[in-house]
Amino acid sequence: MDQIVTPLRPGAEADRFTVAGVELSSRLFIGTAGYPTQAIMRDAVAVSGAEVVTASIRRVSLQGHGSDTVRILKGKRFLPNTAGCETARDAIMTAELAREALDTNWIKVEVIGDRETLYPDVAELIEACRHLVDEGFVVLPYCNDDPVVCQRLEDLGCAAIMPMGSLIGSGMGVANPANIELICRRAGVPVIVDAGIGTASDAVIAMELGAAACLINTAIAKADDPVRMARAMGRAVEAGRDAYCAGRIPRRGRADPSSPQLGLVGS
Ligand SMILES: CC(=O)[C@@H](O)[C@H](O)COP(=O)(O)O
Repeated sequence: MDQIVTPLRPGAEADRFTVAGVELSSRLFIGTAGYPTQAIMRDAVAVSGAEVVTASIRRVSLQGHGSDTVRILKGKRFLPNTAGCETARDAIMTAELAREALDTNWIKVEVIGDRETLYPDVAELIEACRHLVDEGFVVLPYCNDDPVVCQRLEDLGCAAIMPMGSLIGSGMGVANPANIELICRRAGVPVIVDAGIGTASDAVIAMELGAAACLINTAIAKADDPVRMARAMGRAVEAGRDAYCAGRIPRRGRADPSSPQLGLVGS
């Protein structure tokens, strides 16, 4: 029997995802913190299909390339992050250390302004990003879901912007879909929804709103079965992207029969 092949719309196959000119094979960025074991983390990363993995520079030992996380994720694109930094100065120093130790000029910049909510300190974040862009880093800032802040970060040369879905580790999903949609519509650089994704449907929603990618850690690491959740997240990100590119039908406030109404038996 002939195989049935459903063709994609023309152009769909050309849906490339690039950050700073580098083409990436997956729209899922995955975090490496908080897994029950290193082996589970390694397997979760593998089945997720993610190419970019992020880890905090304070957690990863910077003793050369021998640290466990870096070693077991060999072959992945490493995105060090400045989690835990509270000032521009700390974030800049951490980024410089990471560049030297890990041989990458990519950096996810987090500057936290409030320990309870882990909300970014916008003033310090902008200062850190400006400095790091000037130093030649590829800068991906974790930021508020605020269109003005996102625009400022793009204008100063960030390679992507990473607005929060909701609070880090909260699993609350996309708290402010209208803002995320607006940010995605306006941005001239990739928008990577970062933090708060709780399950696969949250990732689908973020992607359907127009995000170029999602960064997910806690929902995978703390799931009952992290490896299975990692696979679900990889698929969710793809499904959401496909749905976004395919174009959803408009919402209507009335029924519209999907089958023809003519020639009904008995009519
Ligand atoms: C690992 C990392 O970069 C986190 O700081 C990030 O913000 C992920 O958030 P979740 O853990 O909520 O997915």
